Amino acid sequence: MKKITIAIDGFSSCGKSTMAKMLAKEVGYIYVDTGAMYRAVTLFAMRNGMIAPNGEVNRDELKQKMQTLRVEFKLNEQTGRAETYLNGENVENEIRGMEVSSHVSAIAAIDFVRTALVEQQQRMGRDKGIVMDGRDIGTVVFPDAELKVFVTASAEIRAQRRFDELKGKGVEANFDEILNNVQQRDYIDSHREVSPLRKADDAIELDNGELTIAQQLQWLVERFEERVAQ
Ligand SMILES: Nc1ncnc2c1ncn2[C@@H]1O[C@H](COP(=O)(O)OP(=O)(O)OP(=O)(O)O)[C@@H](O)[C@H]1O
Ligand SMILES: Nc1ccn([C@@H]2O[C@H](COP(=O)(O)O)[C@@H](O)[C@H]2O)c(=O)n1
Repeated sequence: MKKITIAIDGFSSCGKSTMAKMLAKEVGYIYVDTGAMYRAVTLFAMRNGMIAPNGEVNRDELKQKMQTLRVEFKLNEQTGRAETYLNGENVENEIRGMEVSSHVSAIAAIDFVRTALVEQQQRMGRDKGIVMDGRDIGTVVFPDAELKVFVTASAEIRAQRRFDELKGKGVEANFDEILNNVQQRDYIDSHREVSPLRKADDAIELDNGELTIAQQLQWLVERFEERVAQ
């Protein structure tokens, strides 16, 4: 069967990675979570004092240090899931916290950060057979992807899902803080100058606000089967 490239973009916490991961597993493709890469760069900047208390980023210092920064994914044999490594250290849990979430969109708006990560993402997808999720996959990273999906749901539904997820993990969570973060990231991601979040003209839009996880997977598998048959 021919291998294709699948780009899944959309707003924060709408279920992109859930869909992408499940499809990749179902069809035996590689899955790449590009948000994790921007989060790892953000953690690096935070740890190295490059983000001031007012949120301002020391771009010159980050630019200088970008070459020393290595973001990789490694399979956790126990969970069967890929985890994010920053310069050899497993940072999978740390990059998901609210502190990284509150700075990541500012870091992701920086041109040289995007150039470096997009190059790496394009290398990962060179041989196709990949499902990649993010904000600019269908527009910038793989504009020729055979299947592009743009996922939406209301900010309240998305925040509620994230809130439920954190509660389920026993993590202290505040709904209003999560909603505020989701809305803020959507705004910055959609309004930045470089590669703003937008639906590619040839992407299929999916509002999954009323869908279950099983229903959205079924929808995606059907779209995949249509594309590989073409
Ligand atoms: N259709 C759905 N119904 C209910 N919950 C869902 C659905 N799809 C995903 N979820 C849940 O919503 C939460 C966010 O999903 P996920 O992490 O896949 O979103 P995302 O778009 O990749 O987020 P981010 O942009 O922050 O990386 C998770 O807890 C996931 O299990
Ligand atoms: N292709 C991408 C992916 C992500 N971003 C930025 O990273 C943030 C975190 O992404 P999550 O998918 O983990 O929520 C996101 O809010 C964007 O600012 C990006 O710019 N491009």
